[in-house]
Amino acid sequence: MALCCSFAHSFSPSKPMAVVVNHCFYTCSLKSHVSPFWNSNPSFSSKLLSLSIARKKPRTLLQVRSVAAPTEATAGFDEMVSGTQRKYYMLGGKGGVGKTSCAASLAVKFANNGHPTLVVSTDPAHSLSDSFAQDLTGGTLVPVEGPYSPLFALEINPEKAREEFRSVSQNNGGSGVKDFMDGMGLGMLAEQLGELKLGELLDTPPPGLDEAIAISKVIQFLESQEYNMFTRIVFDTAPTGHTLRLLSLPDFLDASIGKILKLKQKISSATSAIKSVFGQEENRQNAADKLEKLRERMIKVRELFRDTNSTEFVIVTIPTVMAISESSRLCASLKKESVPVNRLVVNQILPPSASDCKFCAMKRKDQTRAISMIKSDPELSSLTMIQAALVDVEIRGVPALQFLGDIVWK
Ligand SMILES: Nc1ncnc2c1ncn2[C@@H]1O[C@H](COP(=O)(O)OP(=O)(O)OP(=O)(O)O)[C@@H](O)[C@H]1O
Repeated sequence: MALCCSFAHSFSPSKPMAVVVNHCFYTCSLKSHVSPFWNSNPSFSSKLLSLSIARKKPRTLLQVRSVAAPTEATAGFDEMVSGTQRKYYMLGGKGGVGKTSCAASLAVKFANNGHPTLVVSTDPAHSLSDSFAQDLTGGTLVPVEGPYSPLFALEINPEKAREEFRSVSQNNGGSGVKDFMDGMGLGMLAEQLGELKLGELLDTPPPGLDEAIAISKVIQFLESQEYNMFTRIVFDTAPTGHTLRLLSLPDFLDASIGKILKLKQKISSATSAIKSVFGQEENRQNAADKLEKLRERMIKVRELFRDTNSTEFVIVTIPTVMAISESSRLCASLKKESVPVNRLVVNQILPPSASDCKFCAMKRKDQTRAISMIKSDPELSSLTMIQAALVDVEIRGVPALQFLGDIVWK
């Protein structure tokens, strides 16, 4: 049986294709596979082209018809977009389910609806650049071309930052570390940890350090003038495990800071030689004050992420048993951490088709079963479910993200 794959921009609707990649569908006519969309939209690429031309006119964009499966969302995009006070949306879930695509499309949609928007990736394996088809690396704000209102992207690379930090500390025997840490918004921490040879510590980084660097950036922009303009901030988070560590980080740092202070006290009272390294009692008190300030900043972030008025965590999943089981665990952890979570995006649902393709019929049945699992899941059933169709083209670039945004965020 030949394999076919639905890349609308690269071949005609009725032509099967012989490219072997994972997630390809067994032979079925593309025309019937995507029939509701395809029949009324002869060319997806021409649709993208018209979106591209119209992208400075958001009102026109909103009128474009989409291929979305019926949505069950009750509190929809109107509620997300209303108000000019700053709101944070964190999108998370299992790897590969479409977190980045959904986060980027939400950011584009906010920007097209008048909100100066920032989209931040805290996933060490960034794909924001790929999603926007634009180089967003570098750890600074990068403007995204296209949307009606300003849209900026920021990719934070905690692992790279840790590597840079390690090489700075090794090359300079510790000097320069503070400058670097200052740049990461962790200056105070560097000062206090300098004596504890952080460079060595980084050879065996404690769990949560990468997230510490990511969250320190978050603190930086919360306090900086440069970021004041943004009324919507969308986070494309790392897969589930990282996200939970990020959320519990303030507690982790709190505990770590406590341990460091205790360690200092212990050592300095044990030997006078080390006492001279750590400084006099007055200095120690100063250090304790600074660390206490850092702890307070972390508490501020923790509170912000739990503020139902400003923050929402949106779980993204796909209709498979494995993804839904993980989403259920994530939801339970978020609720335990008191992080507001109201919406569940079920992405990549096979659209209906008139074809008799057995593979698609089986897949659809499987997906329907998985969706019914959500409805009876004790954690997920209370969330507003947003169903988003699997589209027949890779979501890359602002016009494609606008297209996806109109499917998902209604
Ligand atoms: N609704 C959809 N229809 C078709 N393709 C989609 C859809 N949503 C996402 N994709 C595609 O699926 C792939 C993975 O999406 P994406 O990178 O957004 O997932 P992710 O959850 O952020 O992945 P990772 O965990 O690796 O960061 C991409 O190629 C994207 O274009």
